[in-house]
Amino acid sequence: MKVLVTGGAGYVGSVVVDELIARGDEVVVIDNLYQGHREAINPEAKFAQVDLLDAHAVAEVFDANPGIEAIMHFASHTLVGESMQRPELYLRNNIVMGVNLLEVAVPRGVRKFILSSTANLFGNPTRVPIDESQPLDPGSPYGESKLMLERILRWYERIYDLRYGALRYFNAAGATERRGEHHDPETHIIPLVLSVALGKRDSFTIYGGDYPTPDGTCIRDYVHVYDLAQAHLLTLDALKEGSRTYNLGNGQGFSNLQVVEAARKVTGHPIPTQIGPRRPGDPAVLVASSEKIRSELGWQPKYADLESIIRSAWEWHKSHPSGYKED
Ligand SMILES: NC(=O)c1ccc[n+]([C@@H]2O[C@H](COP(=O)([O-])OP(=O)(O)OC[C@H]3O[C@@H](n4cnc5c(N)ncnc54)[C@H](O)[C@@H]3O)[C@@H](O)[C@H]2O)c1
Ligand SMILES: O=c1ccn([C@@H]2O[C@H](COP(=O)(O)OP(=O)(O)O[C@H]3O[C@H](CO)[C@H](O)[C@H](O)[C@H]3O)[C@@H](O)[C@H]2O)c(=O)[nH]1
Repeated sequence: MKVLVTGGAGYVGSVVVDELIARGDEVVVIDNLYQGHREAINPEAKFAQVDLLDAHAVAEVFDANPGIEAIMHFASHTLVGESMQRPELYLRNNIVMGVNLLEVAVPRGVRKFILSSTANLFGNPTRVPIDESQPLDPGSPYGESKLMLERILRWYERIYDLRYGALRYFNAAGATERRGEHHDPETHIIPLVLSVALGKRDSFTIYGGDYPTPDGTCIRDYVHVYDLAQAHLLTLDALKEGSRTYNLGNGQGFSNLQVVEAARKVTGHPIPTQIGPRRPGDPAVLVASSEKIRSELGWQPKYADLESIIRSAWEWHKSHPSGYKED
């Protein structure tokens, strides 16, 4: 199958591109390298450095690559905290990127679409673990932009018979041998904690120690990027039977203090840590129920425990101390 992957130079997208190519699919990547890295793109993929806000340029990519059957849409502004400071980036850009893509792709015959959605759709949930039936009440403009895209996909399904998968990841983490997490600036907990162990930062600050959780710090559900990639492949194959929406996590929550503790074990470094103020937009607890994709598609995460997820990230950061940049 020929698949267009937007954001294929980014963290999750680059791993999915590798897995698609490994199983014999043909891949075209669109990325404007706003956060992604050219070095992260599998050399067997075709690459177009294009901004999805530019519909004309997106159309040119389709016209130069006839026969694209499916889209996996990773490209996005992705930060909950930033979206509380700069909502317009999210409420405009994320939505326009998705709409441009649909307006170009659907008239050219694409009928399969997978969206990277998010746990942030659930805001501050009242029940955990969170399954797909829980109320949607986004916790930030970022989450709102993803909910709007999910709803837009529903209309495209009704009107154009587009089959879509909405995959609501909880916290993507870990690395494969070839690909790891490198954002600039980095804001995610695991790479930041590991950068202290690598000697690149002196200490780590936890945002908030007064949440209603056992140790007062936020709880998240970490899911390995390799396992996310497998969920994408399974979902893509299942779209012929209809659209689907899945929550993707391991079903186990870890507090920010527990993440630091696990990283201390993996790295053998003391990782000095202090508690700072809360970060606006952060829900206290997010833990997924992924029973639906497990039972419907047989998804079985390979990395179910936090230490093995952090260990894989640690291996990558040790071998790429400056990420994708040359040292
Ligand atoms: N990382 C997580 O924990 C997590 C959790 C839930 C959902 N998600 C979603 O998964 C997707 C991938 O996340 P990630 O962590 O890999 O992010 P990332 O920032 O590493 O990758 C996103 C990619 O999109 C590209 N991009 C951004 N704006 C673009 C534009 N206008 N045109 C073309 N390309 C553009 C960036 O250059 C980058 O390579 C995102 O949609 C994100 O919202 C991520
Ligand atoms: O320096 C830091 C950075 C993060 N954290 C904490 O670590 C936890 C995880 O934060 P991340 O920034 O690593 O990830 P988020 O939970 O904010 O967000 C991730 O998961 C979300 C879904 O829940 C989104 O989809 C988003 O794209 C993705 O980045 C949060 O409690 C956050 O407050 C800190 O304490 N200190």
